Amino acid sequence: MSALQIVADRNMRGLESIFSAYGHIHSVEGRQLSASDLQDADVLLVRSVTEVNEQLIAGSKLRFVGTATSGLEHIDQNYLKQQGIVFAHAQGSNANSVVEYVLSAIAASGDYLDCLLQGASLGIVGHGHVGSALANCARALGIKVRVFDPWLDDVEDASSLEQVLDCKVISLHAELTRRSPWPSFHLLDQDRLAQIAPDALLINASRGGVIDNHALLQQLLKGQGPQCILDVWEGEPAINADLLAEVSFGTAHIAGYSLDAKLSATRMLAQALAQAFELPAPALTAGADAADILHCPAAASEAEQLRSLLLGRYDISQDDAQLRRVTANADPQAAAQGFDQLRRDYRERRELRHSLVAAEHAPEYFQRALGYVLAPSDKDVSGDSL
Ligand SMILES: NC(=O)C1=CN([C@@H]2O[C@H](COP(=O)(O)OP(=O)(O)OC[C@H]3O[C@@H](n4cnc5c(N)ncnc54)[C@H](O)[C@@H]3O)[C@@H](O)[C@H]2O)C=CC1
Ligand SMILES: O=C(O)C(=O)[C@H](O)COP(=O)(O)O
Repeated sequence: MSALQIVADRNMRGLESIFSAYGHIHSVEGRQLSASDLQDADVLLVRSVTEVNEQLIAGSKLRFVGTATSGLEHIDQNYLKQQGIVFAHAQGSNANSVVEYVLSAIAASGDYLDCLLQGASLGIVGHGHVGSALANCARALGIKVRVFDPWLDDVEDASSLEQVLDCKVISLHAELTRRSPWPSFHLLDQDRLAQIAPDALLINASRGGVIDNHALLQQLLKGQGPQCILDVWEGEPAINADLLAEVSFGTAHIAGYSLDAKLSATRMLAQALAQAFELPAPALTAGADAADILHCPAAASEAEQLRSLLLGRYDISQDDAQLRRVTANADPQAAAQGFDQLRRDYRERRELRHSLVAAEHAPEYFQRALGYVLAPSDKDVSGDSL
């Protein structure tokens, strides 16, 4: 078979190292990708910023489309099916990255982590890859969980939306859909937002449109809470500066942006491509070195110990400060460019899961919940060498 012509978003991590074995790669800016880029393409690889529909791909000879994302609302899957184009996604690749973002965000917000560990409930909307991973991790930390996902049967801790909105911390992980009978678009509208207690913490790392951003801003401007952490915004990359000013942490849609997650997404697409074209599978480990060891000293309480572990690996205040910096005093166009630039140039953030952690004082259930590997303590190492 002759080499495949692969058109890909240039912001896909590991693109060259993982895909060059399969053909010629033409990398392009995802937001600017147009039909003229696809004239000779067999394969198209995108991220969430490229709408893949009839307008983009009609008349092309594409045989495979892959998106390195979990959210799929930018893909017209019916059209791809009609055209006989194989479609692949990367659902699950970034679930743990989002889980760690959410837990760290909670840990960085006043005493919410302490409240959860002392019996307050975590409400989760959406029980897909991210929502279920968050629920499992929270339960393993001893946190009470309530879950709302009306599309699914047999969800552990299934609750009504009202019960979830009554929780101390609420985290949104629904896909963005307008499908009846349970659309998630503007699921949190003015009325639903008003049901949330003023002292609750609301986190959105799903899609901006799951919350009516205008209604949220009006409520926050009235000083009626809740405390908010937004990773996703209506109208990205042009975000509402007034809303950013009202939230406690705001980030540039990077919850799923750990290096581990990005490489895993690229590998998942390569595996699907190899299967579709009957080519050799990609190397499963291609991509990253092991993360640096995380040193986590003993702390006064379990909550403090957990906070220090979570923030030691990922501190949301850094991403929040960068978003405020690139948008401060910027005209809307420059602010939108700044938002995209933060995403494009995102640092190599590593996950706690699978990384070596020197935290001999942390309770064992932290390790089981978060999936890190306990590094041998200095004591063990010196003992071994005797
Ligand atoms: N901020 C970020 O960096 C990231 C954002 N995402 C977003 O988070 C979403 C969830 O990710 P995954 O769990 O991997 O997707 P998924 O497709 O596995 O799960 C989505 C879940 O949402 C549920 N859902 C749909 N409508 C709902 C409604 N009205 N109320 C409650 N639940 C509803 C579905 O039944 C499904 O279980 C993605 O669709 C994507 O938009 C995902 C990864 C990273
Ligand atoms: O997987 C998703 O869905 C996401 O939102 C990811 O963070 C992907 O973001 P993009 O880099 O594709 O915009």
